[in-house]
Amino acid sequence: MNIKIALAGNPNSGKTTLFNALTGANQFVGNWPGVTVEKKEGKLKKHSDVTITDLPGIYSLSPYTMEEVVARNYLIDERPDAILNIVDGTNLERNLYLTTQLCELGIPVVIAVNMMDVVEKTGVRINTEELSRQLGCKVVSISALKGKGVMDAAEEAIKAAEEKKPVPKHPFDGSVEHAIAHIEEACVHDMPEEEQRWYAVKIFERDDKVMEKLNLSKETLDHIEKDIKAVEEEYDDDAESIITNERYVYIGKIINSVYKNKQKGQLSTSDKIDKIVTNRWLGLPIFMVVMFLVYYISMVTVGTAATDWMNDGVFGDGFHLFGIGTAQYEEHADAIGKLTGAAESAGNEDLLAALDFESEKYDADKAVTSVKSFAASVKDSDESTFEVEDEETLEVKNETITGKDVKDAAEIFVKNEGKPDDPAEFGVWVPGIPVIVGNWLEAANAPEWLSSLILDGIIAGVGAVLGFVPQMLVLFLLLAFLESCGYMARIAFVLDRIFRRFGLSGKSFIPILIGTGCGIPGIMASRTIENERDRRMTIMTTTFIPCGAKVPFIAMIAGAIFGGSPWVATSAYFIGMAAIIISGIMLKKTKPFAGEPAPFVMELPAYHWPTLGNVLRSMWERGWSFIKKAGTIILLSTIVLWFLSRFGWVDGAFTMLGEEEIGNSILAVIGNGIAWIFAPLGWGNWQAAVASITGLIAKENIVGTMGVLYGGGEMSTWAALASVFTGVTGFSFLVFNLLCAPCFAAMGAIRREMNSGKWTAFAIAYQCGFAYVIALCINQIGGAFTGNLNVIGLIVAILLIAFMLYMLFRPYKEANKLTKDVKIK
Ligand SMILES: Nc1nc2c(ncn2[C@@H]2O[C@H](COP(=O)(O)OP(=O)(O)OP(=O)(O)O)[C@@H](O)[C@H]2O)c(=O)[nH]1
Ligand SMILES: [Mg+2]
Repeated sequence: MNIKIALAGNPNSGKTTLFNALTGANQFVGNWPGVTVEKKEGKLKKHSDVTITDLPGIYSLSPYTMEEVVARNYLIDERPDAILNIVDGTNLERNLYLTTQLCELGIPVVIAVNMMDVVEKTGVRINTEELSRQLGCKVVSISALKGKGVMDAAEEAIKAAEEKKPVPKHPFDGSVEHAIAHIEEACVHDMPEEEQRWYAVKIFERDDKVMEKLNLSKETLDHIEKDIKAVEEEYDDDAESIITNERYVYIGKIINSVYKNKQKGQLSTSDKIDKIVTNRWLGLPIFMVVMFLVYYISMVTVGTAATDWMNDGVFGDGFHLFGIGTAQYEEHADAIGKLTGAAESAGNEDLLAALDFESEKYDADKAVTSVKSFAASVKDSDESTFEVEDEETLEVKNETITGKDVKDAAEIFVKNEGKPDDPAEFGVWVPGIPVIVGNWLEAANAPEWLSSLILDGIIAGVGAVLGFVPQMLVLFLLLAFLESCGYMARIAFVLDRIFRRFGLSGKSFIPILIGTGCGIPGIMASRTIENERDRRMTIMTTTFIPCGAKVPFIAMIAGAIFGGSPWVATSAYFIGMAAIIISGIMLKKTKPFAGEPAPFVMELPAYHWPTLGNVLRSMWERGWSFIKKAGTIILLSTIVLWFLSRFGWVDGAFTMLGEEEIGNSILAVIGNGIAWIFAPLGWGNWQAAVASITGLIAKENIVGTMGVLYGGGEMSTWAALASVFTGVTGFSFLVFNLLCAPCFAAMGAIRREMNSGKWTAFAIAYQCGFAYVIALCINQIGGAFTGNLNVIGLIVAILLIAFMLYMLFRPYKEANKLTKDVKIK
């Protein structure tokens, strides 16, 4: 027999954790409500006939948000064989509210009281036997995180499903029961008996969706309306509130007999931490410090080292295994540089000949002897000046060293026995992928176009993207830690005070936060926002924040044009946030977005140490989806790009082009055709225009495209970039690509969530327009300050800013009263 078991419970009660434990799946878990927004199915371990469904968290069966609708429809329409109701033991009273409703569905229910590990630590005792007796269904205490009791809970649920015994109903107050009995009689008596009660209660509450579904006749409605009115008069309250109250009274009674708190009145550790972290004045500064640390660690320190290794080692010439020998080699190479420089400046041809490592006849002993005698011939106070070229920027500088420096260099060279200038001499040298593949292609006598496709197209493009994976993994790891320890939920709370001012809910922070990994789940996470207007606004603005895919090109601009300053990446996040805020304020004052503010309802989960597994899983999930994209979409588009850039017209004939002839390529033609659009932004060259287009396929492509378009020539990509962009135009390029329409996949997500072509078009047009305006202002105003004044451009920029300021500050009538009440007590 096939058994369907649904996991239902309040948000953040641990359903997905339990689901993962029961099915061995790897669903995303986060310590804040609203992580799961769609139902997920899996087979129970060792029971291939038992299907477990993980549902989004719900507070009640009266849906207010989209994911609550998902959960309710599943329970009512698909009717699982049993419900495993996950109850957060640290929040028993609130969680039982849903339980009372689930018990009315006529489906067997088993209750799993979760988080028992935390409950025990706080000195609370929950008497599960008594709870089971009072509710009339099985109660199991578990810790989904620690894996304790999870199988027992599943087995109880299977048993309950097999027995098919629904939970005995708990009675409401006399006159309410009376009215419900009438309703059952009048409206639902032809339904299966166990389903009647839930529908009757819902009709009593005048639930529109249920009334609509049952399609009751006008007569019946009038008839029952009389009963409901009578009860409402008696209680002097509306029907929905009467039922809510009744439930809480019932729960209150249960709690009294099953819940014992030894440390009543004391502040828990979580409360103590919250006193500081969510403090009115300290909350925001703490948040900023934490965020800066996260990006400093991931982008600057650890991240940069790892990225250098990927870019210069794995996807470059190669690297020393475990880094052994690197320092020694660098010292040696530096000494050789100084010796050659000094020899050049002294015109010592013999020494230069002896140090010719390229020569077949290089003789280490002879080189050592020459170096020794040269060192003996200089005086400590001698000075020699020679030219050196910086490998990264190709900048040529004069360097002056003293005779003492020459002697030190000679000592190092002699100590290293005159080894040639070759890293492989100093440790186990692992060649980089391009080197290995290049040798292999050469050995196989591959045709030129194939080598070019593989080396310059695929490996260069995909390598440029994958090079940023280590950096991103570090970032995701830190974010996952903050999420699962509970701090992220506090941020939403702290930010709500601010977000509220510009028309977003603090809950918008969660989509934005998830959006730092990838915009697509970020856009989907907006489903937790009850208010339609807030939700649309969040969908439109979430992708302003730099997602994982935008990190590489931000890092590239920072490195190539701004000398790797950590402020560039940090500023990208602040600009993303500012764009969201400014858009929020401006849009809120337009008709489609005006309206009453929605109430903020979010519980703050208790802090806890995340498990390593959860943190790693979340890091891996985000990282892997990035790598997968690099392997598919990006691979495909680099091939297309390679073709477009390596083929074109020379003297009217269509042929394959050499690296230097890229200006004749098909891509150049396309880029040239549209580059004028971007001229006011300061980067009207075809390469940058093309990179922005390929960025729409996937933002990672911007780096790959730049690598193909600027790399491969005399200069490194970065050096080429530094020569094309100034600080101002580079920043304008960065901001435009940060804020303009996201990748096609994310546009698809916007379409799905907006559920309207018109809104989708509006969102994308708004994003592109906004990006264009901001980038234009940056370029024109920045240009005016750096000696590139363009009078017309400056006037346009000032007018645009004036318009935005007007939109920001124009007065408008704001409803400042909540007209809808908070539904959760
Ligand atoms: N200490 C402790 N933490 C737990 C336990 N079970 C789950 N958690 C944590 O509670 C948080 C929420 O877990 P999820 O499984 O995402 O909760 P959910 O019910 O699926 O939440 P939504 O999808 O938002 O409805 C995570 O940080 C879990 O690590 C438990 O037994 N003990
Ligand atoms: Mg979940």
